[in-house]
Amino acid sequence: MIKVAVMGASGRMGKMLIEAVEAADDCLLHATLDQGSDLRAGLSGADVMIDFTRPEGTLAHLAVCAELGVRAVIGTTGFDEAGKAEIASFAKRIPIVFAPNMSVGVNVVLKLLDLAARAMNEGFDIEIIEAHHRHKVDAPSGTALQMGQVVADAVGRDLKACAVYGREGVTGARDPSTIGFATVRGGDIIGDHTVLFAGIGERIEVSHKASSRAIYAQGSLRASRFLVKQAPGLYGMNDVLGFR
Ligand SMILES: NC(=O)C1=CN([C@@H]2O[C@H](COP(=O)(O)OP(=O)(O)OC[C@H]3O[C@@H](n4cnc5c(N)ncnc54)[C@H](OP(=O)(O)O)[C@@H]3O)[C@@H](O)[C@H]2O)C=CC1
Ligand SMILES: O=C(O)C1=N[C@H](C(=O)O)C[C@H](O)C1
Repeated sequence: MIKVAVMGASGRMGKMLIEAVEAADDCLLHATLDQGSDLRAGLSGADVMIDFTRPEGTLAHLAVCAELGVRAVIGTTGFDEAGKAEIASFAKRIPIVFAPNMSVGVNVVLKLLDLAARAMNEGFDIEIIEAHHRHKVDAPSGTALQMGQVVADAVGRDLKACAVYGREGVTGARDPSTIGFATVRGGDIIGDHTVLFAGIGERIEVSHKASSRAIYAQGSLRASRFLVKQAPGLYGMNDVLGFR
């Protein structure tokens, strides 16, 4: 049995994860932790921590995991570069899966995007549109940013230099080397992502739409099963799913 500690237990993903762990034959709910819980007591003896919280919380939780030798599945988004570097540094001590989207579908879409972007390197404008519920605090979503990174790598562009995060006023004509991002927030949208390749006379849209958070919880359990067999290191869902 894989002993799982769930962080952010009262959050939207926390609740979904508790349900998924309890329903899984090969997992045991070792602890559920919220803000103010005793981290050392909760994480001690766990095989895997699953964390969907906020960057500052995740980094504090990882410090305790690294101390106790607990593996970590990190679904939290919104890290800055320093936060990502800290995660990479913890991964020298414990195995970590860090992915902005744990669903199988989105990770298949990332492979499709690599193929599509290589084929549409010229003559197509690339725009990434994402929509989420009214409570989401970070933008663009971690998934949209990862899609942007995959597409930028495929066409040989530097995402930091070519990303345009929203437009307003007299923006001038579109620079063909840019990758645009547009964010929608409202209601209970779980997570929609579309990458648009807009050419002259045709356009292609590659989309993923989530209709249940269970897909993220199931992906996190797959990541946990993967992690218990790994040496320390930083892994993605492509490693978990064998897509490398
Ligand atoms: N990788 C993936 O597949 C997915 C990633 N996500 C990401 O997961 C994260 C959580 O999303 P969601 O469940 O909707 O968010 P919620 O706001 O519903 O839940 C967040 C949880 O984290 C807790 N929390 C907030 N701040 C801290 C902190 N500093 N330290 C410890 N715990 C904290 C909250 O506690 P309290 O209630 O006390 O504030 C709450 O329990 C987001 O970053 C989201 O983007 C979401 C879905 C899928
Ligand atoms: O906050 C959410 O809800 C989600 N966040 C992740 C992201 O930022 O990409 C994944 C999913 O889209 C849901």
